[in-house]
Amino acid sequence: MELKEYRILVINPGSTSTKIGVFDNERSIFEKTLRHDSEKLNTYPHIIDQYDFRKQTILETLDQEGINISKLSAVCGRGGLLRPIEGGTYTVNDQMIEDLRKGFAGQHASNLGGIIAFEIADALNIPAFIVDPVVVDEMEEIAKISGVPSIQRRSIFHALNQKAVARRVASDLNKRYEELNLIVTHMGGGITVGVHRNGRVIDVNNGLHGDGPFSPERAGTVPAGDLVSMCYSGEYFREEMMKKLVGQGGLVGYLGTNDAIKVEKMVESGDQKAALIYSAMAYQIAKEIGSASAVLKGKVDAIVLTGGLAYGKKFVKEISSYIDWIADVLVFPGENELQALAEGALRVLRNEEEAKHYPNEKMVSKVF
Ligand SMILES: Nc1ncnc2c1ncn2[C@@H]1O[C@H](COP(=O)(O)OP(=O)(O)OP(=O)(O)O)[C@@H](O)[C@H]1O
Ligand SMILES: CCCC(=O)O
Repeated sequence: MELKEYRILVINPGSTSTKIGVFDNERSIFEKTLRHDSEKLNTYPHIIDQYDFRKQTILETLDQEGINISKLSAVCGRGGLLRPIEGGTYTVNDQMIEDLRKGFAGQHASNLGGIIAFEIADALNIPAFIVDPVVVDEMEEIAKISGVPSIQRRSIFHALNQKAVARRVASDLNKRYEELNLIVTHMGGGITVGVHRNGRVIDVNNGLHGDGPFSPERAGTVPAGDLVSMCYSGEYFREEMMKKLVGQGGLVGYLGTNDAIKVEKMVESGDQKAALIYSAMAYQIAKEIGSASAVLKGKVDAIVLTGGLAYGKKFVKEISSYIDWIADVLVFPGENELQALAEGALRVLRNEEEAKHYPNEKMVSKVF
């Protein structure tokens, strides 16, 4: 039987760019990174205000490339800081749009993904989806306990890429994702280490608001008492403190750049501070992987390293030297988020999976 062909537009808004792709079934026929000038973006007070500008840029690009959007079957965007939900493909609905607009759990460029997907799809009378947004929450109750009753650990991570890479590993190993125990480490601007037990991410560090390893631009876990003292020192505004954690933490804080390629060059030229900081990032990532292996009681089928930093061969070797006794270390540099968005939409269009409804009433999230 001939497979029906679906054409899907996928949209992945990042802090400085919007990545778009057009797929005929699983096959990419067009991909482009639309870079946005920071001066232009800074003219908008809030990320959400960039909506119209980004949407128009996408439509103009498709038009220039001769892609007729009336032939699309669906539009799929990277979803944002929504209410906690389980992984999967979700139909964009009014409640989701409202939460994305107001930034239910904060402001993030990916909040624009679902909104733009919806607006384009609505005008064409076709479905709009989001897949595995950053708030996918499959964490066990025990993992949410922080130590301060009014603070709950939260699941905010690179769910889209982590799940896509995990499925790819499963297929390479001729197993189902649900049969495997994996530790998936996404190492990009932010770094998240996910404990994937039988197809669910039962524990993960919050990669946005401070826990886990430090990253190219984020602080990760810092000594809490010292942080409180800094907050009340009278020297900093709230926004300045937040920036120390996200944006100006990690490599940016110590070395003035979020570019690991530049840091590698500094190390090669004999810069000892750069060598120490870069090694410390590898060390912290390895420690997080070690604690993830404890969550799995040592039953780990593979450790997976992915994201931009995974291109750094020496960096990967350094991390591996701490943890390769736990399980095989598989390396998938970069991210495959556009493909993952297209495949998530396809699973629903082909009725292999039912689109999930947002918000998902099955989610139980207790705060004690
Ligand atoms: N060939 C390379 N060798 C070493 N590091 C690299 C290489 N290519 C990219 N990187 C580094 O990877 C980091 C960016 O990773 P990535 O592109 O996955 O992040 P992002 O998409 O901006 O953020 P996130 O993945 O957190 O959403 C940067 O520090 C960049 O310098
Ligand atoms: C951790 C969520 C994705 C990001 O790094 O912004």
